[in-house]
Amino acid sequence: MIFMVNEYPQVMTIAGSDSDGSAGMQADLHTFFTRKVYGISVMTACVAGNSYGIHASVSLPQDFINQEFADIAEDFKVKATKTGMLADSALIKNVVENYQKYDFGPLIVDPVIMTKHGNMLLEESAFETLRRLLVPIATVITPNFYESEKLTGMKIKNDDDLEVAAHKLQDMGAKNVVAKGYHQDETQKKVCDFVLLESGKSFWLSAPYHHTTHINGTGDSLSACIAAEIGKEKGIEEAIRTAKDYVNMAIGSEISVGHKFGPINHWAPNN
Ligand SMILES: Nc1ncnc2c1ncn2[C@@H]1O[C@H](COP(=O)(O)OP(=O)(O)OP(=O)(O)O)[C@@H](O)[C@H]1O
Ligand SMILES: Cc1ncc(COP(=O)(O)O)c(N)n1
Repeated sequence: MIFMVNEYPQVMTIAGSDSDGSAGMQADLHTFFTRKVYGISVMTACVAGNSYGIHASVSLPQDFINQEFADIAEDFKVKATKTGMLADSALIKNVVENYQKYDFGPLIVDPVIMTKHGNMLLEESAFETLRRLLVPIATVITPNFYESEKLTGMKIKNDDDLEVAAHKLQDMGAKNVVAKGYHQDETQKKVCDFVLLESGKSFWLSAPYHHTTHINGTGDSLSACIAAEIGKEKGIEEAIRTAKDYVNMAIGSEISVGHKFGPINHWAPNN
């Protein structure tokens, strides 16, 4: 009998756990699994919640996080890494130090500040640390509308402003920017994200607006999918386009989980 050894790229998420499984590290790992990469995780914080909202959160001790990084570096070959919830300034500094100490591949930064239901996942005092330490080392940064405003200090009122914000983020050091567009207006027909690549090339990614309450973890899954594709050695532009299609298909197909705001369907893009 011939025993087959399968190779899957190893991709890492540095993020918070969300107990309801719809967002945070769980959404990243669902995405890694369905994109056929092996998911490795550095857990930074734990959030207790369900489809009604978040009810408590704790950060993990720095020494424990250091040990997670050391154990992963000792044993694995990480091809790409993404960040999610980093909770506070000390944690951002710790993550940046560890990322720079080891070889964990290109870095996709999802600059998580607040959930789409209004819960803060990053202390306000840490915004400056995010700007100063994490944005400059991002291979790709994927801010949502609100995060683009907070990181650039701009008030974004229209598409032109979003383009200016993306250029500002690139000036701050992020190589490639996916500035996600506004999607809180029930009457809108499309959701459009602006992409600015390291080469200077830019374009809009547009998809139909889905009227659904199952949109938890959209941003986590988009950035995780970009990391997965880069881990498979796809080019940055292809990785971003694949991720947008992946998330769009996952939002467009509901699964019955929870009673209020549910997860996207990570299986849908593979059907
Ligand atoms: N209702 C929707 N219909 C279609 N596309 C959507 C919808 N909501 C979000 N998206 C898309 O999902 C992707 C993730 O964007 P989003 O702005 O939701 O990220 P986020 O706010 O960071 O997410 P998270 O809440 O997980 O942190 C984007 O490409 C966005 O256009
Ligand atoms: C640990 C963690 N990280 C990120 C999110 C973003 O979630 P949402 O999709 O609800 O905005 C979350 N709810 N929990």
